[in-house]
Amino acid sequence: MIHTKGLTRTFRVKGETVEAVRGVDIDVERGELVAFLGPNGAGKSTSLRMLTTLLPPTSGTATVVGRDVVADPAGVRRRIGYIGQGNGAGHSQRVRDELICQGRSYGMDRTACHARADELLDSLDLRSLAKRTVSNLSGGQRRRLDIALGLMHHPELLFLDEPSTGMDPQNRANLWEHIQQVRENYGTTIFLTTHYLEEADTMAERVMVIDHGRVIADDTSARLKDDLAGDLITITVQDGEEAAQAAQTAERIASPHDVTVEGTAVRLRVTRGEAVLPEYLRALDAGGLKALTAEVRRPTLDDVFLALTGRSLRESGTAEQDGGKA
Ligand SMILES: Nc1ncnc2c1ncn2[C@@H]1O[C@H](COP(=O)(O)OP(=O)(O)OP(=O)(O)O)[C@@H](O)[C@H]1O
Repeated sequence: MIHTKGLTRTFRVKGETVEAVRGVDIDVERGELVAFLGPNGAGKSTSLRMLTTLLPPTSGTATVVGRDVVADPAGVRRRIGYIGQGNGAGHSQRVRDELICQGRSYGMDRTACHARADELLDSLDLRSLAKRTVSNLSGGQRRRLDIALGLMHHPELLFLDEPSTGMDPQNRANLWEHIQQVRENYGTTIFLTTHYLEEADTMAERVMVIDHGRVIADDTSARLKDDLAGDLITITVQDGEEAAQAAQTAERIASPHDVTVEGTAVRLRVTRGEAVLPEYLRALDAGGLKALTAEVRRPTLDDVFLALTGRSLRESGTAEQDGGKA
């Protein structure tokens, strides 16, 4: 569905070269739902704009639904749906008419447009809003209409740029239900960008992480977490001296990815934390150290990003899990 090789885009800004996307290789197969995740300025939108033919690459190649983005941009556009950021505000058309207009602009005949509009009104829960003026819709309703508009011409592949940014958690959950349903009903391949770690984690089956214009990780969320981050064990002890000893014990028994001491707390990253923790507690006990508290936490995608880059995605200017765009 999407195949890129060395996809690159640079910009000249005030005599300086900005390397927005640096040699990205992407392979997405039919039916996949992929989340493209990264901090502000990582290169997500630029990549998406190249894949949707809105921006020519500086170098490299990209084939989207079997068509080359440079040699056959019209062929790509006919086969994809693209839902960009933000709403085109101020539409005075009614919802159903807007859908029909969109279909007509893709060359669909009148009958096909009416049938498709009705089908999408039902599947995106817009039926009761069919006669409403677009400019009067709520943010969540408008986003569902955007998706319906993007699907009018039966695209095999749908690109969504930050589909849920700025929505409250309830509307986001609702939007996701609809995205999943689109996938089930139409088998559409979906490639979306998001800032929301939690969302990428739970909703997408595959996560591609981009940073400074390069893809730095690409796998299922579960595998990324197991392979790159590991479980986080935190114990607390009486004082700093004991914490230093407890850290040494950890290094000895658990072959952790890393051990840190902060005040009376010792943190270590390990694979299979639930098995390591009892062993660690026994080793501490044998050394005359008593843990006051102990916990194991499964890693998050932010831990993965931290392991890969030494930075937190949130500190890199990314929105909080349930907040708005930073
Ligand atoms: N038209 C442009 N002219 C100059 N620089 C640009 C242009 N578009 C993007 N950039 C730069 O390219 C880099 C990547 O930007 P891009 O918008 O692709 O990032 P992003 O990951 O989508 O970020 P965000 O999450 O903030 O939307 C940034 O440094 C940005 O400033």
